[in-house]
Amino acid sequence: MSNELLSPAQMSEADQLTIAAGPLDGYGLMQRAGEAVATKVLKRYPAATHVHVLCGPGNNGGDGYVVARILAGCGVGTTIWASGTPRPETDAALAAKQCPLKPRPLSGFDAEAGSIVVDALYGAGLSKPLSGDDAKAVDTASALRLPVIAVDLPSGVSGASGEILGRAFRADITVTFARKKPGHLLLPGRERCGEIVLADIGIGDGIVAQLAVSTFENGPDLWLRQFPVPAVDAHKYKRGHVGVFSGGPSATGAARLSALAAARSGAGAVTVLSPANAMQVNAAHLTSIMLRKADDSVDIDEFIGERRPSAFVLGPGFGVGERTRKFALALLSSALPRDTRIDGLVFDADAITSFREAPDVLFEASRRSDASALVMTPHDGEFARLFPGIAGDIAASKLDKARLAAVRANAVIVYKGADTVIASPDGRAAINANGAPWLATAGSGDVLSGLTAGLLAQGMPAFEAACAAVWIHTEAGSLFGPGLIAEDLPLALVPVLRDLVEARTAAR
Ligand SMILES: NC(=O)C1=CN([C@@H]2O[C@H](COP(=O)(O)OP(=O)(O)OC[C@H]3O[C@@H](n4cnc5c(N)ncnc54)[C@H](O)[C@@H]3O)[C@@H](O)[C@H]2O)[C@@H](O)CC1
Ligand SMILES: [K+]
Repeated sequence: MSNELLSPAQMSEADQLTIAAGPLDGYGLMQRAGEAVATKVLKRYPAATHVHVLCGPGNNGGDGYVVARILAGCGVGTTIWASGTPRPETDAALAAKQCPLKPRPLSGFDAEAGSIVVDALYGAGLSKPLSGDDAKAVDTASALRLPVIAVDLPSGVSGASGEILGRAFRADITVTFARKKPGHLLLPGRERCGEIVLADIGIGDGIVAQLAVSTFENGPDLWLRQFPVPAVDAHKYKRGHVGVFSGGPSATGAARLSALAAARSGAGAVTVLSPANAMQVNAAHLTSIMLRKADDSVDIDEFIGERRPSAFVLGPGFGVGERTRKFALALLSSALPRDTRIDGLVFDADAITSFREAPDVLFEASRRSDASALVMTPHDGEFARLFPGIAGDIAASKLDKARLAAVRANAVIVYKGADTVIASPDGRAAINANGAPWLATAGSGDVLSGLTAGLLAQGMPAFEAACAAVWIHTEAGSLFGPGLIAEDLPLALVPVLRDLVEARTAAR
């Protein structure tokens, strides 16, 4: 798999393991890193009049000296601007020595129109905000609108968190090595990377396998094997039955969007569970989706006993308050009839906000629950309501926060946004980067929760179901593009689902 994301510490471990295994040493890895960047520069900017290589004091700068040597050797006009000098006896010092160009001090960095910049100031070793001449170089490159190729990461972007420390380059291309890092996918870092190119520098899959990586880029590689494809003899109830709770008479649309998405995902049956006073409104808008009254926990237990649903969605349009808390706790604690199993619960929106005063009550119930999996899908505001301590931790990245929350809540957390992070209580996490701005529209989250429940109902494990739902949802949004409203989304899922079923069938 090449969808693993390595933290800067893991990347350094991969370097060390590769060096220990031979035949490449640290300098050999640096050569290959520099070659990969120089090749990209030559290919992408064949008409560049001049290349300005900005070299920092560490190994990122070392890569820069290799790039400069190769480009100059190819007859490209090249200038090195150095921020400090590499420590003696390091790979970077050797790379600087092997480079015939005399570096100029970064403080004088200037460039002409038509030239390009190779940013090799800082990569994995960025340890503090960019300042002084480094920050000035960022401003100069930006003011001159020069194309920037970043080595490993745009300097100033944290590889671990995607945060910008002080200032950061806005790269057109970022060439990184072996595997991407979380900072390439998390915002705002992702926006600063431009096109991300992954270069093989000789760190093999076997080396990465030794790192026991638990962070991944979200995509079908991560969950296609568990993606449900109905058997030839599929019966509708074998394909899973999803119950979606509706709000009152003036708030029923969210549940129907969610129900439609659950149905499109392949669940064989979907029932909207409605308060008595909203039955007529719901009935007027439902055709293949079933409708049933659910005013209290007795109604829920009867539904479970009679219809054996496999997943539920609670929250969209449901209202914030005591009734929501009761329903959530009833679902988590319902004494299931023998031979009945609820594969998953999806709590979204109001089901999350309703526990803002007492989140531990929810977390405790989740810990004791028979239901096999709870998935919660908070956006920023909802996340802060349920996990105020974690949300306020300024040292933690979005990835860290989602992971901590998953453990705290004993639930799969889908921490939504343009860089949605999906985290499991077992420590696995995935970052979604096929983001689509078109999804920032009312009701889009309701579709996501229904889609997740639909996949859970078909037996997909919770982490994989949540990852798949997030990816499919964004992919559908991207394919549809401008003009998308949430009503379009259930149908927009179809071509994405078709491709996945074909890929899954082909892989069998
Ligand atoms: N053998 C290896 O370890 C390899 C490393 N590679 C390159 O090496 C990079 C990592 O190298 P390093 O660990 O040396 O780290 P960096 O080169 O990213 O930076 C480390 C140096 O910069 C200083 N520094 C960090 N942030 C600063 C700031 N904001 N202002 C001023 N000084 C700052 C540190 O004190 C340290 O001296 C990778 O990003 C990659 O480009 C590649 O050559 C592949 C092989
Ligand atoms: K860099």
